Amino acid sequence: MPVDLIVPMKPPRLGKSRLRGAVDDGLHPALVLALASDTLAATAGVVRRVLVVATDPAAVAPLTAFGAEIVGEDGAGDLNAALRRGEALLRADDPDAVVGALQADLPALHPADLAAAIAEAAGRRAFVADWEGTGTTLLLSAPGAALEPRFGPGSARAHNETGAIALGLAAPSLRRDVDTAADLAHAGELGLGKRTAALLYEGTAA
Ligand SMILES: Nc1nc2c(ncn2[C@@H]2O[C@H](COP(=O)(O)OP(=O)(O)OP(=O)(O)O)[C@@H](O)[C@H]2O)c(=O)[nH]1
Ligand SMILES: C=C(OP(=O)(O)O)C(=O)O
Repeated sequence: MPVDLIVPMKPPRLGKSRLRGAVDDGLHPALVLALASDTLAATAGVVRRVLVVATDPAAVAPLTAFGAEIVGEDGAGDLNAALRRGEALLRADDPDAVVGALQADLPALHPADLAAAIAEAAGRRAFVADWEGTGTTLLLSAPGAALEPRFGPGSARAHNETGAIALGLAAPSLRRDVDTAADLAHAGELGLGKRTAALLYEGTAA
């Protein structure tokens, strides 16, 4: 069953504000792009398509190097509206696919954890809660059915209350989203992808 993913992105210079200060201020946009790059790199071979829905497509253009397609959010104006725009575009091409929303801040993501989550969902609308259990890192639709994204504070509960199955697999690399410097340190213990590692440890883009 093919899976197409939507990855939402604010402009890197504005996004991940809670992470600001983890690196020199001038490197903040590069860090946000590195987190997204490592996330996208781990989707290769696991899903069919990745569509980045961006507030500013030009600002995330480097993500095409990881196989992502990029579209603007077309006035969507908020995260869930941006995800619904991506869903509509993917559905227009394949009405029967499983569509998912993946967060762009999973720099330790391992393809096997993503594949295992998709396997456990087995065609049901399902989600992976973040490490703390309150947020959501991945939401999957049933084939051909609505995604119904409810991202934002307390999204794990909101997804559960709208009937999505909470996936029980361990998948530490898929649960470790990076919102703060402490999260980034924890992702480092799990094993960072090479772009984030290069930025943090060498101050360069990989
Ligand atoms: N396209 C699009 N993406 C969004 C929008 N709002 C949030 N996102 C993205 O969705 C993901 C989760 O959003 P948030 O948890 O609000 O993250 P954030 O705003 O970057 O982080 P903080 O500033 O630290 O709260 C991030 O990758 C954001 O870039 C939006 O209005 N449009
Ligand atoms: C928007 C969310 O993510 P975060 O704020 O953790 O980036 C969420 O978990 O729904």
